[in-house]
Amino acid sequence: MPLILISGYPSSGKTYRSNQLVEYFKTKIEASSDARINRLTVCHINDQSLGLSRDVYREARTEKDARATEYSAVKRALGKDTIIIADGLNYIKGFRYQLYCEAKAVQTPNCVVHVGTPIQNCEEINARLLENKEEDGGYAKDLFDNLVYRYEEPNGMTRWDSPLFTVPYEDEKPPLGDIWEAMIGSEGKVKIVKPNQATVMKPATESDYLYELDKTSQEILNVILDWQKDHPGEGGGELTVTEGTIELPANPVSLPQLQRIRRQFISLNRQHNLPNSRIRSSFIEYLNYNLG
Ligand SMILES: Nc1ncnc2c1ncn2[C@@H]1O[C@H](COP(=O)(O)OP(=O)(O)OP(=O)(O)O)[C@@H](O)[C@H]1O
Repeated sequence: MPLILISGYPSSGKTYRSNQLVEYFKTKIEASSDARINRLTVCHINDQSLGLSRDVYREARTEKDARATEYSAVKRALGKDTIIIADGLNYIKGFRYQLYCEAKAVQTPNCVVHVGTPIQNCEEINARLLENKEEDGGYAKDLFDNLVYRYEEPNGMTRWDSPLFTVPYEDEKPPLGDIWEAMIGSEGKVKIVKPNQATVMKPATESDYLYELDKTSQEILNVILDWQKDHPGEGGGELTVTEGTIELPANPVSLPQLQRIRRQFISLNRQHNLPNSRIRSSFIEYLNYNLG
């Protein structure tokens, strides 16, 4: 059921904001007289609840395992009567995209809450947490800097990061009412539906879907490659194709780079039947985001 993905720098207050959301959502559920809302519970998932230490972010392998653990926990909860608050760094746009696909696959609303604490405040909080051994928190300085460097800020213009709610550090609370409205709906207009056979999208087993995914993305790659061949030395620009505009960067994009983006797109979408009419525009959107 609804997925609220929290994202922010290390020590930015993600758990602090998540707790405010949990409290508000629990109160709203209890106060509701609508049976569809009453049966909901709130599921707060974070590294601590999953038994993951902050040091997992030191190495690619341990971080990958940690992400897989979070992914499975969210996926399991998506099938239940829960409002999921996925409280983590969630700093890789590809990872947010994957979770967005999972939410779409069960036709449940999703949003991203960006804890917009400026780096300087995060540094101060982090240093305080490291000093104060009583509080369980804080990253070693080199790890903190590295995670800030790698952070891919959510972009509300993309499907997978929208709707996007950004919470400034000085705000007392996140926009709780707006988030509730986006996830659950307003009185008398409840959005949530229980996933069932009618609403869960079928896994894409049809070979023609995979064929379409493969063919359409390859066609778009060919258009880019042909354009680059015909315009050697020309900087980037906007390349208009059927159903969209590709924004090419100033330097030519290499075939391996394009193929890598294409492979990622296919692997992210193979389990989820995008309507065939959406494949082209979705791939263009994905390309622009990755080339931008
Ligand atoms: N906006 C805020 N107002 C007051 N205190 C805050 C705010 N944001 C964070 N804090 C405080 O900063 C500390 C760290 O916050 P928190 O644990 O929520 O960070 P986090 O982003 O979840 O950290 P991690 O990256 O380790 O998961 C806590 O003591 C919390 O109370």
